[in-house]
This record gives sequence, structure tokens and C-alpha cells, in this order.
Amino acid sequence: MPSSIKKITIATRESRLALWQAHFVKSELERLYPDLTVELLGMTTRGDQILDQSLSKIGGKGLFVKELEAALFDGRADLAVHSLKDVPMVLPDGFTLACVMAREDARDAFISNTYTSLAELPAGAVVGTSSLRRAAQLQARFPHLKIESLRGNLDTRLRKLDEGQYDAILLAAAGVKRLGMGERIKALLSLSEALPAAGQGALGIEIASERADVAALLAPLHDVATATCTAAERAVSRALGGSCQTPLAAHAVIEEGQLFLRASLALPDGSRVLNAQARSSLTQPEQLASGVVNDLYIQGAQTILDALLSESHVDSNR
Ligand SMILES: NCc1[nH]cc(CCC(=O)O)c1CC(=O)O
Repeated sequence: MPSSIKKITIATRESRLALWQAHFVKSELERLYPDLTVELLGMTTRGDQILDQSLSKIGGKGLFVKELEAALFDGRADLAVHSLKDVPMVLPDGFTLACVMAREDARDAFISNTYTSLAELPAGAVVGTSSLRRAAQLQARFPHLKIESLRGNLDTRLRKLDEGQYDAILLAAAGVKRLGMGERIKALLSLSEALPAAGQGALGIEIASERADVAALLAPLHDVATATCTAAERAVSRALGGSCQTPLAAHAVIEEGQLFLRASLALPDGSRVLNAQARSSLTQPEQLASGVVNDLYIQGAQTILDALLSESHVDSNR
């Protein structure tokens, strides 16, 4: 044990996925440190309470982490486990992402009770997603499909599909697999069909910056490859003001020892999609990101960002 910590409290949201993720970190810590006691502190966040309104209008990603940060700040908890995708690109002063864990499948999943792929859907078929990124990419490839908003936690979204409100829905594969429902996935969208959101599939562990003792405890859970890839992705999102209102994708992989970053910025209706990609050594993910962002600006990213600002969007990228 790298410190004298006897007990760790994990602050977590109470959705089934959040609890799965917190329990996963708990069991990893217990495996590493057999003498450590790990407890969970379940919390309901503002983002969980306000399910009927547009998240992007009421405050976006931060709504899901604020309460957890308050618990870290006043010592009720030592760490918070997040889906990295939901973590704001800039954390408030005093908080740090101490650890990024090895990524699950980063891809989006196609789920339907009737069809086996997007290509099979007939004109007018209704696809559920509340992600502007998924909607824009989908509408660009399949203008004949009808996209409808789909909110709620994973179980709620699957229930709405089963009730017949949609012909198909799109979800992040990682969450579906973690909850043991991988058999519901009919197809995984390739990275060229649907580029994932920054951080998708990865877990991030947040602590109060002053807790070097907790950071030391978490060090073995850090996955350098995932951290490098997601650093590049999150830098793209940060540079473009990535919020719930931005149909933005950013995904990096390590290929033949190099970092390969792709990004895509679109208008929500898919009528314009900008793509950029670049490779670099593994050592400067932020620099690679700024090159890709620069390429997007050269292609007209500012026009899209301006259009997004002047429209008011009803959906978020949850
Ligand atoms: N935005 C909601 C959200 N945040 C994290 C996941 C699960 C996948 C992941 O860990 O990236 C999901 C569900 C989804 O997008 O379908």
C-alpha cells in the first residue's frame, strides 16, 4: 500500500451504469489492496433529477458531476468515478482527473428488435438518439431516416425501444456491454460510419487535487494508452468549446506506435460534416489535437460553431 489510507469512499451517481462503474473500481482497489476498505456513497445529481428538460439548456455535462465534487471537496468521499465522456473538458479549480482506466469498446451500437443494421432501415424508420453527434452523422449518411429524441438512463432507453416508440436506437456499446446486455447489440458501427464522442468508453477517476495520497493509490489503475488517446480527444473538444450542443466527434487510437486522431464537426441536420485526421508520435497528444482543430477551422469550423450558437437546440449529446 503506497500510503496509510485504510478506507476509501467512492462518490457515485445512482444509475445502474454509474453503480456498475463504481463497483468495478471498488473491486479493482480491493484486489490491489486487500487490507483497504472501500465504500460507495450514492448521490443523486441535478442532471439525474431533471430528466424531462433539455440538458444542454439547463447546464450540460457539469450537472452530473457537481454534487460529486462537493462530496470530494468536503471530505465525504475520496474519489468519484465518471464516464469520461460526461466529464467537462475543464474541471473546476481544485479537482483533477487522477486516473483514466483502460477503455471498453468505444463504438456506437445499433439496437433494434426488428432490424439488424442501419442500412436495412426503410425510409421513414424512426431512430432514437438524443446525441447531436449521432443524429448529425446518421442524417448525413441516411437522410431518409427520421431521428427522434431519446432520453433517460440505459434501461429507460431500452424500455422505450421495446415499447415500440422507435424502430431502432443508437447507444454507446460500452454502457450496454458493462451492464451485461451486449446480446441486445445488433451491429457495432465502425469508426468510419460513426466516430465516437471524446472519451467514449473510458472511465475517469476524479479527486480533489490536494489528495496526493489518493492519486498514489490510483496509479496502478491508470492506463497510459487510453490516457494518451483521450487526452488528444478531449483537447479537440476543449478547443472547439465542446458542449452538449456541439455535434462533435473525436477519437484516437494507437496504430503501429503512432497516435492516430480523427475528428468530425457537423451541423445537427447533417447537411455539413467536416472531417480531419492526423498522426503523430505518442508524446504530444495536445499538439496533434491542435493540428486537427486547425484543419477543421480551415474547412470552415467557425461557420458551423456560429450556426450552432444562433440556433437553440432541444437536445443534448447524452
Ligand atoms: N451520455 C450518456 C453516457 N455516458 C456514458 C455512457 C456509456 C458509454 C461510455 O462510457 O462512454 C452513456 C450512454 C450512451 O451514450 O449511450
